[in-house]
Amino acid sequence: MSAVDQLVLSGVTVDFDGFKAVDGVDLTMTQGVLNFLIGPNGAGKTTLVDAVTGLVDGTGTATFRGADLLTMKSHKIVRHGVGRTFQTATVFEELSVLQNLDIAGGVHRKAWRLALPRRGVPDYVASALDTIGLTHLADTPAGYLAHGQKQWLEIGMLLVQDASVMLLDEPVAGMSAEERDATGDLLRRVGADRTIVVIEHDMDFVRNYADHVTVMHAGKVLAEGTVTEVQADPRVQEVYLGHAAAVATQEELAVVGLAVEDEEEAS
Ligand SMILES: Nc1ncnc2c1ncn2[C@@H]1O[C@H](COP(=O)(O)OP(=O)(O)OP(=O)(O)O)[C@@H](O)[C@H]1O
Repeated sequence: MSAVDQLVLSGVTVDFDGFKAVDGVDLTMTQGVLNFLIGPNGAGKTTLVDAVTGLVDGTGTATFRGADLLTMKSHKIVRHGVGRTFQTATVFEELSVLQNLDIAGGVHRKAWRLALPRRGVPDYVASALDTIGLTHLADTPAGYLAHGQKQWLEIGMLLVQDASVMLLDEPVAGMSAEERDATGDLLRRVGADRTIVVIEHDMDFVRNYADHVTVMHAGKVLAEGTVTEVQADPRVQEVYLGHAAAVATQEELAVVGLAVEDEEEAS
């Protein structure tokens, strides 16, 4: 049996002209565990993922399978098995589902082979189509897909890239309840043999699917543990309470047990 993979961040810092959007983050994310990254707006969650995937410069180390991702260019990071999605789906709308997957899979093919006509659907693409539940829509232009289906296609694109680490930025934003459940089930399926990190504000989703939660605030890790553990942490409650004065929703407050509408109604 092969060893369990881990993505290990140590002292990761991103400095934008003196402003530390990410400030000395130490974090270990383990294969087979659904890791969630939460925290108020501006906490540094996306910037942390940007650093790990080579989109912004960071200091410290982010080690995966013996390599420090912070020293690598973004295309090398993809080849090293680390993939991500963005808050807004980035599929090619005019190309079919199958073509999107085929292009994403090209990351591991030599350039001259990309130009060759492909015969049939390669097994790994068929398998990804099946996993994301879009086999019946393989020839449909991605632009015609429902919102949730586009997000699943993006996850499929990471599957065909053979991403062993998947960093997903708010994958269920704007989804229906059914789509959110289907996404959670999909993440459980693909997460067993991968390292998954989900940035999420949807606290119902976090409660239902998170195995391990890291709370970020002002660029730092404020707390980590199970949902129950972080909910019980007074520092987490304080951050969300302070944030409540500005923009926190009842949903966000609920994660730390601060959705008070029931008590108010009762009194
Ligand atoms: N390129 C940049 N230059 C300067 N500041 C930036 C840059 N990108 C992000 N920031 C700032 O860094 C901080 C962290 O932003 P980030 O988007 O990482 O937070 P977040 O936790 O992902 O928030 P959200 O939940 O709203 O997506 C914010 O104050 C943001 O304004």
